Amino acid sequence: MTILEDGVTDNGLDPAGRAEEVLGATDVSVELGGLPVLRGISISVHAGETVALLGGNGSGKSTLVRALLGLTPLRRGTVSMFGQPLNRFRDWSAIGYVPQRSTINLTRAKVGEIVGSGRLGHRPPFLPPRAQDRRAVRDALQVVGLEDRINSEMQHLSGGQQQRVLIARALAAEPRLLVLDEPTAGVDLEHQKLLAGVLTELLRRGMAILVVLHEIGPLTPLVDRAVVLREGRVVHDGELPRSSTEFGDHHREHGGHEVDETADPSTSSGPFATDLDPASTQQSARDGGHP
Ligand SMILES: Nc1ncnc2c1ncn2[C@@H]1O[C@H](COP(=O)(O)OP(=O)(O)OP(=O)(O)O)[C@@H](O)[C@H]1O
Repeated sequence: MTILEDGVTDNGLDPAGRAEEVLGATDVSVELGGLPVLRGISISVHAGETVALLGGNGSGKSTLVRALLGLTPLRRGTVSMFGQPLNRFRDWSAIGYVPQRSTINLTRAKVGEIVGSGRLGHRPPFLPPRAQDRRAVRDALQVVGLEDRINSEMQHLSGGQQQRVLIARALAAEPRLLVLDEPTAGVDLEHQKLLAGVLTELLRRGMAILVVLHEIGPLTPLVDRAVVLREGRVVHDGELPRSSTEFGDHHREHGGHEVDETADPSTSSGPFATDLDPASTQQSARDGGHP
């Protein structure tokens, strides 16, 4: 075993045998419009791991994702990517980001151009796409079942198809960390299952995933750990809540247990542990944890 940069070994584990931390945040606070939106959030994602970010509407999930990617300034706290502070991190081609579809307006752009933009971090500047770039675009479109729409304009695709194009763009970049903000919103069950299969394979190859979800659905077996936000704070970091359809504020309205937000989240049994069906207990798709 060889120890490489940052104490990571050639098998992707640190000298203590843990998977490499690809994303880490400590005590992150963000204000928007002068109001606190994130309050002292700490979170980590390791190679080969899927972390689901859950919480009710307005709990701060998208803001946290944007803060972790350096798209929103921090009021306080630190973020590191692949062991480097965010302000020194340069290898952005290692990150794939699928924002919420509703935040993007790409109506006239063609599918092939959008997915091809995922290759920009790999291509030499000012040169046309190489054979390997075109192949990566075709492969990514095939994965999401849209290879026959490569010349279509986005505006002629359904909402679910547009979402799949954005996922293909992130896949074409062949990232080591994939950040997805509600990737299954508006995507039918068949294509959610397809996405789950793709992500499973990418995880097997050591990619890390941070995914914002409203409904867990077919992605359930992929999720190693769930981080639940409420009002900009982490109220749970651990096993996936066993109710796959209700969490966050909606759950609270229906009598779920409050979590003591001053308690250590690592010792919490989770906000949803009391009224859940034991038969649906989570099993990791990849027994044995990290590669
Ligand atoms: N630019 C902004 N200025 C002021 N407040 C904002 C801004 N953007 C978001 N907020 C507020 O920050 C809070 C968190 O928003 P955010 O979009 O991160 O939540 P979310 O958990 O992703 O919600 P959803 O599930 O509805 O997408 C909300 O109360 C929202 O109104």
